[in-house]
Amino acid sequence: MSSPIYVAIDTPDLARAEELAKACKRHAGGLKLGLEFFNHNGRDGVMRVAEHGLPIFLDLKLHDIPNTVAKAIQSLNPLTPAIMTVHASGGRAMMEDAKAAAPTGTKVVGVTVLTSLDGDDLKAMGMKPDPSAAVERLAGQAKEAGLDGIVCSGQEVAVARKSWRDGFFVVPGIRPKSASVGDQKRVMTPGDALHAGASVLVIGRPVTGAEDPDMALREIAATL
Ligand SMILES: O=C(O)c1cc(=O)[nH]c(=O)n1[C@@H]1O[C@H](COP(=O)(O)O)[C@@H](O)[C@H]1O
Repeated sequence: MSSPIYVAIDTPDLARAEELAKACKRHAGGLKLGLEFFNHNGRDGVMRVAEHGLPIFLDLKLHDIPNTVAKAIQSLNPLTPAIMTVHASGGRAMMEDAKAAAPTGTKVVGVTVLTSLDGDDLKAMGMKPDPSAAVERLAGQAKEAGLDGIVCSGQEVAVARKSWRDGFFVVPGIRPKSASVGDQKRVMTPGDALHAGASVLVIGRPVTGAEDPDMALREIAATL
């Protein structure tokens, strides 16, 4: 069975991204490329990393009016990523059009509440200080819109999966026990997040910041 771990290759440096792709190739299930990489290297860069053979999660977190998001997705279709992201707070119509615009085999998932936010942050934005309730509400909208699943923290995934049994749950904010949390606020260990119902674990710095990323991946995999 392939690994549930997607390694977040967060770097603008194509050579470094390829080095990480090679290092992670045997023990990761896929690679995630986000805005930091894409803004610097564009579609050609994504294709170069994809040549290393792992499925690509292209995480651009699109958030705009439905027409703009749909056209942006169509522009990326030649890349046929395994997974793409839009912000669920862009609304149901936007999510419907995003899914309709994506290639058949691409999973489109809705980012609910960023794992870097906690209740106090939500309150400061004028929302109820309860990330779980917000995730549940946005997950319901994503499901109704026909998306494949959502992005949420490990702390919400069990509840969200209860009402979306066959949903695809992408879980970042993953930290092995000894790892530094950094800018993440809603975190969970890899084993706990998988046990709670994650389909995919997104792990960046605990792997890419290690002296030996492949060893770090294997150590994490051993805890699953
Ligand atoms: O969509 C994501 O992947 C994402 C959503 C979210 O709520 N939180 C989050 O951290 N991510 C991404 O997951 C990765 C986490 O990286 P590390 O904190 O280094 O493990 C980054 O590439 C983030 O962009």
